[in-house]
Amino acid sequence: MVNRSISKQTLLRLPLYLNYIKQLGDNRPEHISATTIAEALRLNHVVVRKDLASVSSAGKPKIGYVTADLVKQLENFLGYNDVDDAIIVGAGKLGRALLAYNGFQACGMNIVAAFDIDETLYEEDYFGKRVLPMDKLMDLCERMKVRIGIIAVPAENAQAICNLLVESGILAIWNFAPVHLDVPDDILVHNENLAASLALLSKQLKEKRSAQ
Ligand SMILES: NC(=O)c1ccc[n+]([C@@H]2O[C@H](COP(=O)([O-])OP(=O)(O)OC[C@H]3O[C@@H](n4cnc5c(N)ncnc54)[C@H](O)[C@@H]3O)[C@@H](O)[C@H]2O)c1
Repeated sequence: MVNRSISKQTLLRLPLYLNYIKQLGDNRPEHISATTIAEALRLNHVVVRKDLASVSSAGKPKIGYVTADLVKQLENFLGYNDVDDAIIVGAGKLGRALLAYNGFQACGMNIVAAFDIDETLYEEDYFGKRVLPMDKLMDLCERMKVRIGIIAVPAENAQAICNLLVESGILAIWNFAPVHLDVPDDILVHNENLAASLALLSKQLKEKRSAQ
């Protein structure tokens, strides 16, 4: 029986395992073990074994998993096969970079459009996507049943945008603005902060230097 309630840390590692297996391409072995993945990613093999066991019960001692099956199980578990539509609010430097990235679809998210108050952005296509005026947001979300909203506006405008997204039927918010958002209990918010990752990297670098 596979454990469906897993820790956030495990959830964050699963895409790494999937990426690793996928990037093996034609060199992908028929079977793959937790130890192989752990060694390749320089992780603790006990951790990897436990993580994989929470996704699949098909691992065999000394053999590992059928690689193709494990890929499917990881993709299913991560929801990569159920693609949800998303919109971005704020089509500035960050918003357009997110629009440009075509890897989200493979991770279960299809960005259908961006919205912005800057009229100069409405003329062109950006990477095959349109930037639309704000007064079209609610209608599009309701019509297309969009459930994910990405906030990429300046911090001072983020709460107002968040409120509008909630009013438009958005259930999950990926927030890039450096601000705490007040949302109703049933709305999911994930705050993305590159500075936090950088702080971790800097701290590790400092520790490494002082150990030398
Ligand atoms: N989380 C991170 O690691 C990270 C990284 C980069 C940027 N950011 C944040 O992302 C946000 C955007 O950064 P950027 O560099 O793209 O800024 P930017 O100034 O290039 O873009 C902001 C865009 O938002 C639009 N906008 C402003 N108010 C709006 C409103 N009320 N409704 C709709 N659109 C509105 C502007 O017209 C502009 O196009 C900022 O809050 C920034 O701090 C976060």
